[in-house]
Amino acid sequence: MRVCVIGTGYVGLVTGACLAYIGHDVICVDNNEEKVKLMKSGQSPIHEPGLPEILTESIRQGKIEFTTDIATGVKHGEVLFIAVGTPSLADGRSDMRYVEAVARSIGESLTDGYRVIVNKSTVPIGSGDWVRMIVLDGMAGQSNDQIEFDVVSNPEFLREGVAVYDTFNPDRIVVGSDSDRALQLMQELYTPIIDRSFAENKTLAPVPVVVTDLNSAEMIKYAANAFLATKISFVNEIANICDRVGADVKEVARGIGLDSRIGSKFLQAGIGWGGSCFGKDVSALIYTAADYGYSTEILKACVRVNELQRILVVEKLQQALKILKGKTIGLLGMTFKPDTDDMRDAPALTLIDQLSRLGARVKAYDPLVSQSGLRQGFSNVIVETDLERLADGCDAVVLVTDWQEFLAIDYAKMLRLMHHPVIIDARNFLDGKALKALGYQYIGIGR
Ligand SMILES: NC(=O)c1ccc[n+]([C@@H]2O[C@H](COP(=O)([O-])OP(=O)(O)OC[C@H]3O[C@@H](n4cnc5c(N)ncnc54)[C@H](O)[C@@H]3O)[C@@H](O)[C@H]2O)c1
Ligand SMILES: O=c1ccn([C@@H]2O[C@H](COP(=O)(O)OP(=O)(O)O[C@H]3O[C@H](CO)[C@@H](O)[C@H](O)[C@H]3O)[C@@H](O)[C@H]2O)c(=O)[nH]1
Repeated sequence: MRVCVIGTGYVGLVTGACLAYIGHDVICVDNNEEKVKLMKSGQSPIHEPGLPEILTESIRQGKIEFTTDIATGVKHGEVLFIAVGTPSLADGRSDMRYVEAVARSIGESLTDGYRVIVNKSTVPIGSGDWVRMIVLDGMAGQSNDQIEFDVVSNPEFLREGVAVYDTFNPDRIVVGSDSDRALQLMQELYTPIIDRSFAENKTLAPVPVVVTDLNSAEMIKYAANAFLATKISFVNEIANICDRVGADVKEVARGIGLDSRIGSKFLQAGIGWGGSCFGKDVSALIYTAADYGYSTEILKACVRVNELQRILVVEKLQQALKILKGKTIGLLGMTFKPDTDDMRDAPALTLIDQLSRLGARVKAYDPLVSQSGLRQGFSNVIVETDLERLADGCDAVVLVTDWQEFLAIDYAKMLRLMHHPVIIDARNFLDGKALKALGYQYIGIGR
């Protein structure tokens, strides 16, 4: 099938590349010229394991092209994905200006035939009908009887760092629409994924497809993220009780996670959740509920617990070192999770901000973040290029991101370079016993 994906970020580029890889003819559109230039040369502008390989192969097969010209993409695609960002506004609502601009441009570019316009971006409930209206608005002045389209909600559930795997091995595909014609095209589009042709385990049952109305599909996306974020805030709250009563939250998580009604995933206590989605999507859901006169008590608590969890790490540093003014703190990891270069709403940013406010000197090391990669104006952290430079003179080190390679650090050598032997394991990731044996004051979360 002919597909157009508009917006080539973590979602759009992975979606476009994976659809090309399974045989569709894809044009990806982005208004960022630098990105398009890079992708045309076969390079990925984002770090996502497996993406460069499928991108190279799809380009080699002539299955994927890149352009800044939306009209070219719209003319090409039977299915048009909108995959631009929907970041939070200051009050928590979603900023829909990028979706609006794209929907209008689609309307202006439609010339003939039938199109399925797919909301892949996470958009507030009711956006399907709103997008339909904007597209019609964009079409104003055209002779419309040659043009037909339907709007479909097809929310995305991929996780950064494993986005390609998740795209080929989804737990479910959700499609919201009231048009049989659109649903049939969506079914055809995803058949190679539904039938597990590209799955890691090809013997699994077909991927469940949830066909529903537009509003429910949009709500499913928010409810999924809100539930996952709440599960993490819940286990963090349990960790904080563990800290006080002398229990180990890792043991507790194992013990409750074996109950199949609870499940063992997303029970890792630590510094709390970050990233581009949980914070913005939970806020947007809180805002939507308020718009309809409902106050979301659990969701507000989920956000509050997460804010406190980040501060808790600063409090643990204060307990260990007393005055932080003039102390040097080293951060192991900066991205919001491992295997990504994404720093959006990363807990490390809160730590840098809080610690520097308290007069500490903050250094950091991350396998994928450089000083020049930090957003402008973020000058109160020194990004070191290696671990020795990070450890040198530190009064404490905080493990912020659970990068696999941090398990292999020579912690004895690190200790010799440090000023004080304090290590805060903000992900409960390291071997506390071994570190204590080396002479560290090891401090985890809820253990
Ligand atoms: N990042 C994730 O893990 C994830 C997972 C599921 C859903 N989502 C949702 O998917 C959407 C996209 O998220 P993302 O992380 O990929 O965003 P992103 O910021 O990484 O990418 C958005 C892209 O859209 C481009 N763009 C903006 N306006 C444009 C326009 N008018 N025309 C063409 N291109 C334009 C930008 O240049 C950018 O490359 C969001 O709604 C997000 O909530 C994200
Ligand atoms: O037990 C856990 C699991 C995760 N995290 C943290 O939670 C955040 C989010 O992690 P994860 O969900 O793996 O990453 P994302 O890439 O943000 O993916 C989430 O957000 C996406 C965007 O909406 C959705 O598509 C995914 O389904 C959803 O998992 C990260 O900071 C993790 O460190 C924990 O603290 N404890």
